[in-house]
Amino acid sequence: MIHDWVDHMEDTQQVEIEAPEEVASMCPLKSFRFFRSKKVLTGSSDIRIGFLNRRTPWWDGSVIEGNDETGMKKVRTFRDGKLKISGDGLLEHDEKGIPISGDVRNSWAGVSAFQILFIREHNAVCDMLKERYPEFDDEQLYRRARLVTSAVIAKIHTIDWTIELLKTNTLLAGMRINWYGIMGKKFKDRFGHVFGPLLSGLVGQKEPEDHGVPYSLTEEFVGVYRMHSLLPDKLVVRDTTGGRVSRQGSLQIQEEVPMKEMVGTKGERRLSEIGVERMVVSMGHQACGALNLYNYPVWLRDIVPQDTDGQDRADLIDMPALEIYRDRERGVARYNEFRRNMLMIPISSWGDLTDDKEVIGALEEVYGDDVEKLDLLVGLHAEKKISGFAISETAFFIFLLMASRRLEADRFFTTNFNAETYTKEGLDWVNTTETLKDVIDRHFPGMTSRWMTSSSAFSVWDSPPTRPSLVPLYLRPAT
Ligand code: HEM
Repeated sequence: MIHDWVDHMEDTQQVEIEAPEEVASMCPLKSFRFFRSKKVLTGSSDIRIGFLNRRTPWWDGSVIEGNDETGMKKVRTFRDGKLKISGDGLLEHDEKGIPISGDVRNSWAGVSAFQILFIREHNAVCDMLKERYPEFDDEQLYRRARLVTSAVIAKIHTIDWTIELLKTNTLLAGMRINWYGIMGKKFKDRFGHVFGPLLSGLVGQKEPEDHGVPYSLTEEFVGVYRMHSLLPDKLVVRDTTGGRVSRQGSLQIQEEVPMKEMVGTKGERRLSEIGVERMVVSMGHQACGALNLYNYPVWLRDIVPQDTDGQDRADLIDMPALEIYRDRERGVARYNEFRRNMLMIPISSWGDLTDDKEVIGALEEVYGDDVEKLDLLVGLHAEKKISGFAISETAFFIFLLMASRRLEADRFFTTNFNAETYTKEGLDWVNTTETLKDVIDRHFPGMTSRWMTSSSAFSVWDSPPTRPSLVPLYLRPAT
């Protein structure tokens, strides 16, 4: 999603961060150079300085479809509306080994696997539409397939991924209400979008709603999406040749590949050895990292960043240090101020943030007893979590606000979410695709029935399915 939504433009001027002497011996890079974020005048008297995004912030599938004219042309075959994919089912690559895809910067093989899956989805939509509308030319097929695929991505993110990330009854109800409304899917399928957003959901409203502020993804949103701690240290590659189903136990481990080998062009070569099927099954069997302090991947402390065209840069960076710098540079409020801005109660001592004595000791060492200095990223990772939540409550408010805004501000999810724009069959495609599992089943038949016991493809695949509840969703306890 980050590859779909946001990447700040940079200035031409480089700056350098140097580790203070007392900690330098613990830093893989004693100093590193990088480009400042590009500042622009907003023209507003409230907030004078702003920053520009080089990806489109809309939920428009730009991660596979491209962000601009050149990028969009590069990924198209210009035949039957389809996008490029290589004969062996992987992404195509240019002569430098850089993938041909909607977004290639700072990527890794896991993102490529998802890009492959959704390129297949786009192309499958083209096949379906061509059969139904033989008179459609390449452009007509392409435009509709792009809309349908983007809507499938947005829907999966809303009603499958987010509820796995925030695994509570309240969120399950909330996210489904965002898409389908309080009356639910059956009602909406039957009667369409009637009686406003509460009853029928944000998707399909008559008009976009931007609450008087032009749509953008805010700096606060970028701040809370800094989730590099989700990344593991190694990718655990599973052996999918043995024919053992996951119900009989976890799949054998074949290899553990350090994540550094899975990024950039090296990662692309690794992916072609592993193969996309084994990659998807392996990722399915591996839990992501927790968004806690002391869990930031060490391998990100000296990584090679890339230019916008996916080429490696000469200067390595220390990601966690740079992330703190970025939030400060862009004027994102520190943790306590951020909470006040969200009308949340600020902390007055470290004990309000966490019970973990080790963490409190470390915070005191860095910030003394000045809780106002606490950086947002550190606070989000240190905060005790609500049971079932992978992210902090502070991050959650921004998450929820922007999740709704992405849908309700976009004409393709409101005014134009109709058969005239998507075609009837395109709209049916979106309406009948509910989960990532549905998309995997379409393009890798037999994969989930063989390897997945969990209910959602975003759970660890060999975990037990969610037990069905006889209690209707809205009557379940508000966990
Ligand atoms: C192997 C995987 C990943 C690599 C190599 C990677 C690398 C990077 C790099 C080099 C940057 C730019 C840093 C800068 O100049 O400020 C960045 C930005 C960012 N990344 Fe990652 N990242 C990865 C995965 C993730 C994941 C899993 C998430 C969240 C779920 C994430 C969220 C972000 C965000 C929010 C930004 C800031 C974007 C901006 O400032 O415009 N990244 N990442």
